[in-house]
Amino acid sequence: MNATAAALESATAVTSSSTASPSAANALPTPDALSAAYPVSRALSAQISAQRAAVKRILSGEDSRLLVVVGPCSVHDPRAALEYAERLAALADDVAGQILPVMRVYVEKPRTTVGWKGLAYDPDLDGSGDIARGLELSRELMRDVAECGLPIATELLQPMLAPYLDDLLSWVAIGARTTESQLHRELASDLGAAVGFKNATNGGVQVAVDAMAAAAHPHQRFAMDAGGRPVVQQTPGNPHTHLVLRGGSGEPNYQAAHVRAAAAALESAGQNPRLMVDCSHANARKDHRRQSEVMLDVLAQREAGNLNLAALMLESHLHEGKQSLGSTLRHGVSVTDACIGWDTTERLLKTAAERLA
Ligand SMILES: O=C[C@H](O)[C@H](O)COP(=O)(O)O
Ligand SMILES: C=C(OP(=O)(O)O)C(=O)O
Repeated sequence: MNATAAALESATAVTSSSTASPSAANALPTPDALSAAYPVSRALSAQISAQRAAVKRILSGEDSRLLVVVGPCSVHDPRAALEYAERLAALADDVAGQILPVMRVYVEKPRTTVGWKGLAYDPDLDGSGDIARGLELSRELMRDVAECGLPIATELLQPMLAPYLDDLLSWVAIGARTTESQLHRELASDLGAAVGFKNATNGGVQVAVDAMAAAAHPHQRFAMDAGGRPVVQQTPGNPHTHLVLRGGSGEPNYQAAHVRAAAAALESAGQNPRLMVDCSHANARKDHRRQSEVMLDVLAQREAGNLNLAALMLESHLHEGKQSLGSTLRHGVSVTDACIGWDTTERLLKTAAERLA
């Protein structure tokens, strides 16, 4: 038995012997066991600390580069995600003077009603819900992407999942469907990475401004420790949060007037006015081809002097568009929201770097 299998088997044995023991079929490893199976080396941990600090410097205005969170809407095929990471790592070197790219490695998907919930929940894409395997694949993939030299971004949705992955993350999203949730604000208040709170799906920005205040505060929260025990956790509070404008109710909110209004709301609440524009979702009216238009508009606003526009998000995969689960899957095409393809992504990031130079 190899070290990974042994670590995970002993973790399952611990979980199964507890009083309310789950059957072996549905036991999950503890965060400690998963980290022991997929450890982060000292060098990688130092890289991630430096990348977290770099992200925070951009968001606080100490570094005038543009932060770009870019990558697939969701990861369903780790092999395609790694191929994407290798391309992005090479491009990151080319644009490093002007842009800090952070790769979206999204393993959880919030759904409007029902649908595939991501690699961590259903790695076989067939509803079988092998979460134990999903956690393993998610941690292994994030570690591999970090080993390519890239900082990692993800949305944290299930608070219990965070301790399995949070040491690998340089930027975290709290999504439009959960920004108003106290549990997610408490989770954000415990994270070492910067956190972007998205405006609500109806376009409301104030919930995200409130979320920033709540996350900056220390909390006592229900949590699971690294050994898998339920604990009362005292969080330190996270001062490194910001707003993400993603549009709402089908209407964009990235234009200059929206950005000015959002920055004013942040300033009057005593919060960081530097923000991110998500070029996808309602800002692109759910049409991936419009992401370029949004990005070019934001670059023009920056050129006109609005340095509150510190960051962008793009949904991008190896190939353009999306496909349905159940069909024969094409390599490198999203199975959730439609994405721009790699060629467009490369062109957009190079254009942005030239314009920002
Ligand atoms: O980014 C992804 C989706 O917009 C989000 O997860 C909601 O997806 P759904 O409306 O298809 O469920
Ligand atoms: C689900 C996402 O976004 P939102 O929360 O803005 O819908 C996402 O970025 O994948």
